[in-house]
Amino acid sequence: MNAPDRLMPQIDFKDHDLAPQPGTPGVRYEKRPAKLPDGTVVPGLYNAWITLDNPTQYNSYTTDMVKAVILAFRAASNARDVNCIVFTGTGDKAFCTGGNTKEYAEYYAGQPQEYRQYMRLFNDMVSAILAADKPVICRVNGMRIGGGQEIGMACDFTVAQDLARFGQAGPKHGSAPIGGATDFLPVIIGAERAMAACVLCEPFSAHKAYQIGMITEVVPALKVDGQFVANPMVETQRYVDEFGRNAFGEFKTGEAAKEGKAVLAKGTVDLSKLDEAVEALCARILLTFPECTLKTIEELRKPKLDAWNRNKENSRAWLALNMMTEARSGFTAFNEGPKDDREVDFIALRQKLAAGQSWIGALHDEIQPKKGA
Ligand SMILES: CC(C)(COP(=O)(O)OP(=O)(O)OC[C@H]1O[C@@H](n2cnc3c(N)ncnc32)[C@H](O)[C@@H]1OP(=O)(O)O)[C@@H](O)C(=O)NCCC(=O)NCCSC(=O)C1=CCCCC1=O
Repeated sequence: MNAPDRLMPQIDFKDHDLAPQPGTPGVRYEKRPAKLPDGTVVPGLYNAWITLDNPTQYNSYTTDMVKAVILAFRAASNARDVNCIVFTGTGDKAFCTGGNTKEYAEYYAGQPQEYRQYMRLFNDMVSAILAADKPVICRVNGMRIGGGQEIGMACDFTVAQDLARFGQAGPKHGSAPIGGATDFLPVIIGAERAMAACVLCEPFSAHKAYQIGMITEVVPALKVDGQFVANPMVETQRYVDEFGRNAFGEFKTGEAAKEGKAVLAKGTVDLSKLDEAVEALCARILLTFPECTLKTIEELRKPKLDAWNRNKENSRAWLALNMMTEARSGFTAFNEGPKDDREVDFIALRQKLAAGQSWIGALHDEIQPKKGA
C-alpha cells in the first residue's frame, strides 16, 4: 500500500451525479388513463403517477430515490399527453417520512461533504416539484412526516386519507426542518402555527390539516362493518371544547382515545375513497385550459417558491455541517436505539454543553439511548 492509500479510509462513495438510473428500485413512474368526472376514460390522455415505493421504511427516500423522483417529475413535465402529476406512496401507512434515517446514520453522519452533495439532490427534488409543468397533487396515503411533509407541501394540492398525520421530526432527530417546512408552513398556515409545528414536532391530524388550510380535501379510509367511518382517534363531532378552544381535528385523549383505539382495531383500511377523490380532482383540472391553468398555478406557487429560493442554499450548507454534531447523534439514536427509545438524552446533552463539553470526543456516545436500560 503506498502512502496516500494508507491515509485514505476505504469508503464506498455514493454517486451524486444525476444520470438516469433505469429501473431504480424505490420509485415507480406510470401513466394512468385520464378520466372525465363521470369516470369515462379519455383516449390518449393520462395522469402521471409517481410513487415512493419503500414501504418497509415508510417510503422514506434514499439518495437513489431522490434522483429518480427528480427524473420522474421531469418526464411527467415533458409528457404532452399528461394532465396532472399524482405524487404518492405505496401502502396505507405512510406517504413518506422523509430522508432515510438508516442512510443518514450509516453513511452521511460525520460526512458533511457527502451530505452537501446529497442536499443538492434534495433541493433539486423540491425545486422539481415546484417547477413541474403540470398541476401536482399529493395523494396522502398515510403519514407525511419530516422531509415527506416538505416534499408534500411543495405540491399544489393535497388530498389525504383521514388516518394520515402531518408533521416535522427535525428538532427531535437532529435536524432542522429547513428542507421546505420553515419556508412553506408560514405561508400556508401562518407563522405562529408554523413555529409550534416545526419546533415541537407534534403532528396535525388530517382533519386539522384540512381545517387550517394545509390540504385541499380529506376523505375517510377506515371501514368498520362495511361502512366508512371518520378516524376514531380524532375529534370530528364538535368545533370547540367547553372553554371555547378548538376541538375539531384534535387527537382524542384518555377514555375517548381508548374507545377510538378499539374502533380502529375492528376496522380495515380502504383507500378507494382517496383514489376517487384524486381522480375527481384530476378530472376537474382536465376540464380547464392547460396553459391558463399552469400559469395560474405558477403564480400561486410564488410565495412558497420565493421563500424556498431565498433560503435553500444556506439551508443546504447548514445541514451539511450539522451532520458533524446533532444530526449524527440524532439519526444514530433513531437508527440504533431500542424501539421504544429512539431519541438522544436531551437533558444530558444540554447539561454537558452548558458545562462546556466539546462535540469532539465522547459526547456523541454519552447521549445515545441506552439499550436495555
Ligand atoms: C413517527 C414515525 C414517522 C412513525 O412512528 P411509528 O408509527 O412508531 O413507526 P416506526 O416503528 O417508527 O416505523 C416503522 C418502520 O419504518 C422505519 N422508518 C420510519 N421512518 C423512516 C425513515 N425516515 N427512514 C428509514 N426508516 C424509517 C422504522 O425504522 C421502522 O422500521 P423497523 O425496521 O425499525 O421496524 C417514525 O417512524 C419516525 O419518526 N421516523 C423518522 C422520521 C425522520 O426522522 N425523518 C427524517 C427527518 S429529516 C429529513 O427528512 C430531512 C429532509 C431534507 C432536509 C434535511 C432533513 O433532515
